[in-house]
Amino acid sequence: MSEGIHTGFDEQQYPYINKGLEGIVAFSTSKSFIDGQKGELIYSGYLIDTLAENATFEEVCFLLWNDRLPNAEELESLKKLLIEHRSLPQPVLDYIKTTDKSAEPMAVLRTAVSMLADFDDTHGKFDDTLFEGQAIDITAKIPTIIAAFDRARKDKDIVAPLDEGSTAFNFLYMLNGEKPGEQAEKTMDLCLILHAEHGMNASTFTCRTICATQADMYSAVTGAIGALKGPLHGGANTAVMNTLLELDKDPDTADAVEFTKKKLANKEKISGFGHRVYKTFDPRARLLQTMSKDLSEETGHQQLYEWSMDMLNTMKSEKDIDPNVDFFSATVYYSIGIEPDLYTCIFTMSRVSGWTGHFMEQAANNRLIRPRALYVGEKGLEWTPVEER
Ligand SMILES: CC(=O)SCCNC(=O)CCNC(=O)[C@H](O)C(C)(C)COP(=O)(O)OP(=O)(O)OC[C@H]1O[C@@H](n2cnc3c(N)ncnc32)[C@H](O)[C@@H]1OP(=O)(O)O
Ligand SMILES: O=C([O-])CC(=O)C(=O)O
Repeated sequence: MSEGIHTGFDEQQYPYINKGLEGIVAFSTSKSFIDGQKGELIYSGYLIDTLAENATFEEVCFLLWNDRLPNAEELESLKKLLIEHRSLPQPVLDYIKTTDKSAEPMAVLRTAVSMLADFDDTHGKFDDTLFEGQAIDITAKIPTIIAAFDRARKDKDIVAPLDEGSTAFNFLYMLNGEKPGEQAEKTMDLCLILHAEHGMNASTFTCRTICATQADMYSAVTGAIGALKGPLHGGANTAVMNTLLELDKDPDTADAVEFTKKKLANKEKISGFGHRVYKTFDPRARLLQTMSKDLSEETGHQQLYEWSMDMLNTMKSEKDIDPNVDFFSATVYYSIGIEPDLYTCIFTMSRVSGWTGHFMEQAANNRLIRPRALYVGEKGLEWTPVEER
């Protein structure tokens, strides 16, 4: 930190300042409802468990963009459009092939999504008749960007998207170069459903703030990707896996209980636990926990699941803190063979549906988002020429 940087204010002296905007209601939305005490999540009227059991990711996209489920014809039409928009413009592919192979996947994704605006027919024009088409374009292309970069950095040929199949199926095909089995597709689709929408989280707030200036949807999604990348938000899933892999370096002596206690004693945060809204088990984490347990057993990664449970029980007994969505998604992705540093990109692949739904909602009832800050600096200083400082 630079010398002299302002690090905060006296919270006793200024009780009206809400650091972190906790509990502030700044928008109305029909996209999702969260009951943080009960551990309940609803997307546009439907309980997350109902959607997990019955929906496909494409149906959830339609739901978040239109506040209702599609009929059969509308769903077919959306799937067709998503397929038609999968291919990347050549300059975006060229960027992916030539960027630094050690770049962070989320950084590459952020840059590539930003570039897409230049090649969209509408150039991201701020016009409510164009928003759904722009949302389809971005949602369709994000999986192609992620898979292309992962292959390019491994010196593998980039696999062109299929002109059939679900988002989940096509993504796994482009990533691995072979068509996935039914179970892998189902697992991926369920993960996409579970991560699609979550109220006024930091990345959605970012998206709405950018939308409120009447900038374009590509800018809003680019900004939201930047917000999701951080380890306090979507980046936590990669951090969880890195923790488990650290334990796995020496499995015979690894002790996840002691590891967790030590971190807590050092006042360190444990990734994958805690939440601003949920004060109980995140309902998405419950669904992911079941998947993680089953998949870990099937793929011989039981030890990772057992360490996860040791961490979970220790966090509960020591701090009464429950896991969030990022905790068990890590082992689910690991069990289906996905590289840990891609996990937040996969979160993005799904959350883009919620972001763009919120963009449309914000644009339909817009006001510039512009809070205030308390000035705590000095005033009236005399100017000192640079050579005299
Ligand atoms: C998709 C998502 O974004 S889900 C969240 C993903 N993020 C993570 O998993 C990162 C780890 N978790 C955290 O950092 C936090 O729980 C957050 C950022 C998610 C929520 O933060 P906030 O609502 O601001 O809570 P805050 O950080 O003030 O924590 C409140 C108290 O709980 C403790 N706490 C919260 N989360 C954790 C954690 N993961 N590990 C240890 N202690 C924690 C804090 O230390 C603090 O304790 P104190 O009052 O004794 O100082
Ligand atoms: O709601 C939040 O603050 C974080 C979260 O769980 C999400 O974005 O899915």
